[in-house]
Amino acid sequence: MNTVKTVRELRAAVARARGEGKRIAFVPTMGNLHSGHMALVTKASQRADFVVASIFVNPLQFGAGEDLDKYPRTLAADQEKLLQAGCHLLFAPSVEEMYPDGMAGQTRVSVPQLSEGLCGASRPGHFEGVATVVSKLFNMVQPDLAVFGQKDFQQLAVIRALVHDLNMPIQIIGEPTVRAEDGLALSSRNGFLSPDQRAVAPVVYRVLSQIAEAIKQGQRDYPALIAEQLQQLEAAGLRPDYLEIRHAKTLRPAVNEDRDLVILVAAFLGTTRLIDNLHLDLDAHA
Ligand SMILES: Nc1ncnc2c1ncn2[C@@H]1O[C@H](COP(=O)(O)OP(=O)(O)OP(=O)(O)O)[C@@H](O)[C@H]1O
Ligand SMILES: CC(C)(CO)[C@@H](O)C(=O)[O-]
Ligand code: BAL
Repeated sequence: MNTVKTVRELRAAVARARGEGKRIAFVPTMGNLHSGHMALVTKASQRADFVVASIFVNPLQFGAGEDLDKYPRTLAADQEKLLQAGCHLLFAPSVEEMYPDGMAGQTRVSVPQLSEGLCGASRPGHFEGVATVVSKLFNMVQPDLAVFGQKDFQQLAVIRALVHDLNMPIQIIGEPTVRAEDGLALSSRNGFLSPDQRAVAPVVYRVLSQIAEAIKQGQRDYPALIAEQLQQLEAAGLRPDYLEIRHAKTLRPAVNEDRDLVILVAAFLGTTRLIDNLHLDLDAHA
């Protein structure tokens, strides 16, 4: 596996693969790779002949006071994992390579509606930063397909809309969330948790599962369900940011008639913000 740091080298390597008639898959990440990322690379290698991954901690998607500076950067270990998972090319650019003219005057891509609410409400500008960097990366790599995790459910919806609305000929694949045995969704930010915090963190997925189970049993008083489970989070020592039941495609608040639901949560454990979600298609369980 080759690692390149410039757009010029990236384009040359991808052009060589294209010249050999290869189908190109792309997996964008922020590094500090775990088994969740590896599932994306494995899916990419099943669907394409040449897998490109990127590692870039994108300052444009972090708000003031967020964890940009302390976000874990572990390039050597990440390279080893990507190699094992069947990645062919790693693009690991610097901030200057991605934003050579600085970020203030950078053209932005914004996806209205889907970017509002949920993580968009508590992280203003976050999805504009994501949509902008993903658009740039897509234009640099020009893949046939790209793989993203369902763990970042709203991000996946934003990216699907972006590709559709801007007529990008890229197939977007969403991969199921990889979890620890106790249910906690794998995330680079889990590394910030103390052992005590890590022990209580699975409550996040338990809360989602309990809501899903109640809905499957016919419970339709969503405000009551949410209030009850918010208490569970607080009792476990978390500070909920949001816990919501939404329509899985549009992300608008769910009404009782909706069958395709997603339950989404964000909660702080100390200073670490954990997110998770559970997709519940009632017709699939009928
Ligand atoms: N547990 C997981 N299962 C499947 N995909 C995942 C998982 N965690 C992250 N991903 C996906 O990996 C890609 C890169 O995400 P990122 O590098 O931000 O990892 P992360 O572990 O989610 O880190 P963070 O702590 O920043 O949320 C995204 O498409 C994301 O949805
Ligand atoms: C898609 C992404 C790599 C864009 O910076 C990031 O938001 C992430 O890791 O999910
Ligand atoms: N995994 C989403 C990227 C972020 O939290 O900034």
